[in-house]
Amino acid sequence: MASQGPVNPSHATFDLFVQAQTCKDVKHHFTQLCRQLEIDPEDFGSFYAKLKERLNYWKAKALWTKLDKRASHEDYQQGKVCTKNKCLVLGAGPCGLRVAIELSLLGAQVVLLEKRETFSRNNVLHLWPYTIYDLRELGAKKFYGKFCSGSLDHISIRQLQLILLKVALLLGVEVHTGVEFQGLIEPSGENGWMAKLQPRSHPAAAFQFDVFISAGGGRFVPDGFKHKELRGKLAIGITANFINRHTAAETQVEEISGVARIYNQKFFQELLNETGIDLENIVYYKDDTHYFVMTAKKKSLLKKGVIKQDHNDAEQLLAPANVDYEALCNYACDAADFSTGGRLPDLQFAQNHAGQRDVAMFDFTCMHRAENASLVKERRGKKLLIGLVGDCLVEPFWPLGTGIARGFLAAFDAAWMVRSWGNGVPHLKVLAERESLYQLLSQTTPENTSKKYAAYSIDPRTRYQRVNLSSIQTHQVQHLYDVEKTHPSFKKQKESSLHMHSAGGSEELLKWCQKHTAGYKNVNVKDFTRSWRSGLALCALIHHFRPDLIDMSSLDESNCVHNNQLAFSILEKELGIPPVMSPNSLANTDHIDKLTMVLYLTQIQSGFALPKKEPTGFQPSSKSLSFSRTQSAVFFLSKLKHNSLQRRKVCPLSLEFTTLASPVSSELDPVAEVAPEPDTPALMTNSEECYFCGERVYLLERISAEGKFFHRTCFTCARCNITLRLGGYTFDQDTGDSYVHLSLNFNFSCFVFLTFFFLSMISPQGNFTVSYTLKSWQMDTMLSPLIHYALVTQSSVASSFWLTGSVSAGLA
Ligand SMILES: NC(=O)C1=CN([C@@H]2O[C@H](COP(=O)(O)OP(=O)(O)OC[C@H]3O[C@@H](n4cnc5c(N)ncnc54)[C@H](OP(=O)(O)O)[C@@H]3O)[C@@H](O)[C@H]2O)C=CC1
Repeated sequence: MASQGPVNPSHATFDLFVQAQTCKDVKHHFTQLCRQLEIDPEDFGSFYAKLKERLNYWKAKALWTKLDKRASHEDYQQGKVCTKNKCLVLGAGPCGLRVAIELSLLGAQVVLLEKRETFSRNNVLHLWPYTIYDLRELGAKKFYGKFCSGSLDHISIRQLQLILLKVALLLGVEVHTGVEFQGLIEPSGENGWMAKLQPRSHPAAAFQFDVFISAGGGRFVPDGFKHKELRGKLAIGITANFINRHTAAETQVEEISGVARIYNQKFFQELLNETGIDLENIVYYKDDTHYFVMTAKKKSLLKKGVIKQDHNDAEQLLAPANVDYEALCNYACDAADFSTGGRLPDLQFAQNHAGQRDVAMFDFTCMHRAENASLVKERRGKKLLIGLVGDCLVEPFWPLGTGIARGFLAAFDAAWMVRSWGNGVPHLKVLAERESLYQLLSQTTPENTSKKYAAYSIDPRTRYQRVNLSSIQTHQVQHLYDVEKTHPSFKKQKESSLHMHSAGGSEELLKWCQKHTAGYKNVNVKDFTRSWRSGLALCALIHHFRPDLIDMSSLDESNCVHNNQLAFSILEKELGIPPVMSPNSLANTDHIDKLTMVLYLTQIQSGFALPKKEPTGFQPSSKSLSFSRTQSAVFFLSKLKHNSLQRRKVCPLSLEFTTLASPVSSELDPVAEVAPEPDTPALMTNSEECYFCGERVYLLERISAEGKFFHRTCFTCARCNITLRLGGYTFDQDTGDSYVHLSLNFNFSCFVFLTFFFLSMISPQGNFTVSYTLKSWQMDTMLSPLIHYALVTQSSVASSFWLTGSVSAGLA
């Protein structure tokens, strides 16, 4: 019987478009389809509607139903939020395409640039459940029938790009491949922001935009952004792709969703014994290819001749000239063969974009993340909102499979930012919200994000379980607003930062206080100390800005403690600014600390400087309209935390501690995970209560350690009760997280260290293990030097005793 293909040419073209397996074919069939249906793809505003109307084909209808459902979400306000916005997206990786889709659903004109002509990445990405749901709802199954069938939770980058490219095109995104973005061109004459492109004559070079989203991948840092390095223990990743012929034998081979040394020592020992290959972990996924990713140990790579010369510097170590490509292919092939029990009959490498065997070795020792996720530039009165997404924002550690899930979360967050921009939210507020969300990103796991996948949208509150859109305040993102020096707002910005940081600033602050308390009875602000004692000046400030909150006529100048208490409570409740001292101290202390008052008043000034009302269309929850209770604590603590992490960066040992102390949810070896993100705020629970006595602790009298606040006097050793010094304590997990002091154990620590040192001298290959049964607090205290030493020589030993909590003994 003759096949019953579609008779309508546009239907046939649509089928070809849906099935196309290369970027070139997708674009070709799309152009063809537009021609046949006589729709201009550049007519982005009505493109999708016209397509639906003119392509009356049952196969297409199922797809329209899905896309219509997504487009009807209230966040997009019927595609009208961003109709005035023009967005340039850089990079057609999964994250660039995903954000482009969202921006077009918001009604913006979206132009996407990609320097590659082809989608050639075989590597397979792990998908969190929400990403699977998200992609299904975009019609992934229609484009790729095998998408996450059964229990599969992964997809090759190439297939993912193809799916997203098709959706993006259907929604009116203008996609240009083979064009390189070389920088921004500032507005001049009548022109707004434009891009410098290669080739220069490319039509997209004429595109003027007010939003620029960079999804340019790992090491691409757009002008104005800074990347931080996260340096961990040396971790060498190897990826390899083998041809999948989809035979019955291949189908039966089980995937390895992640096996790590710590969970299956036997497997890795056998691998080492039989092949000389020494790995920390390995993953095997089946997709278009047989994909393997593994973390290999340097020693075995040297032994097997993959790395020619040893170097301490990871860059030198993995430089192409120092890698034997043939040996690398054999190494990857043997590891793949062993881990699949030799059941993949003919392991033949797939080809990469350069036509070579698809095997690669990477350095995960140092990964990058951007210091901030957003910026606003303003030149000649024209503002440009810039956002980062994907690897460009945070480089993931691939074997942990967080990349695409966090990549999509950031894409949604970026779209939410553009939505606020389109809604006319003031630029500093847009930036502050984006940076508040960015703080959450690196902590996200499938467990701590919402399980209501159907409710996921670009609104962060549908995805993150605990979200505070104003954890970063506008005055904290002033530096992310880059305006030309002659512009009046630059002067204002400068003044305000001077005001914040210089001695002259306190004069400005004083003037501000005087101005806004002038005329109030019994209030005469002359300084930052005595003038505030009665509490009336504080109450007057509040009354000036929010007369509804305080009744000045009911206050009595002599009732200082009451007045202070009232002002403190209102400021805390309404602006989220916790008091810096007790009402009694302010009323009765002989010497009021000037700096503390400057700090407190600066926060009050910033709090009142924020707009009271949200522009139309922007409807954050009532929670996000006011400051969070712990906002100021966040500010302080994140600084403390940041400083301590800066120190960790210098000391790889501490970095290792942090990593191992907080196990990741992945099945993979936590030793390979990077350190917690430097800007991650510490847990803020009860930050205003003393951890030990439960009483309120004010800024002046408090100290903090391990993310907890307490009175100086309460910080005593749980064993001998002596007062502890910061840096001279350790944490005793066994006795309910109490603190104990360090010095008791110093001698024993030296003893352990020397034993280890001695054993390593007589067995330089490290074929020994050492046994002391230690409590975890003792390990914290005593084994630091030992671990430091072991990390340099014996990484696996170090990692295993952290995880088991004891070390076993003797020479092997
Ligand atoms: N090989 C692998 O396995 C890789 C996996 N990933 C994974 O993909 C996911 C998301 O990646 P994503 O953030 O979208 O980044 P991607 O690296 O997938 O995509 C970025 C794209 O932008 C292109 N690009 C970079 N600079 C420019 C420029 N100046 N002009 C035009 N195009 C440019 C890149 O080309 P080019 O690459 O040629 O620079 C690349 O095609 C993550 O999960 C990540 O882990 C990402 C990268 C590699």
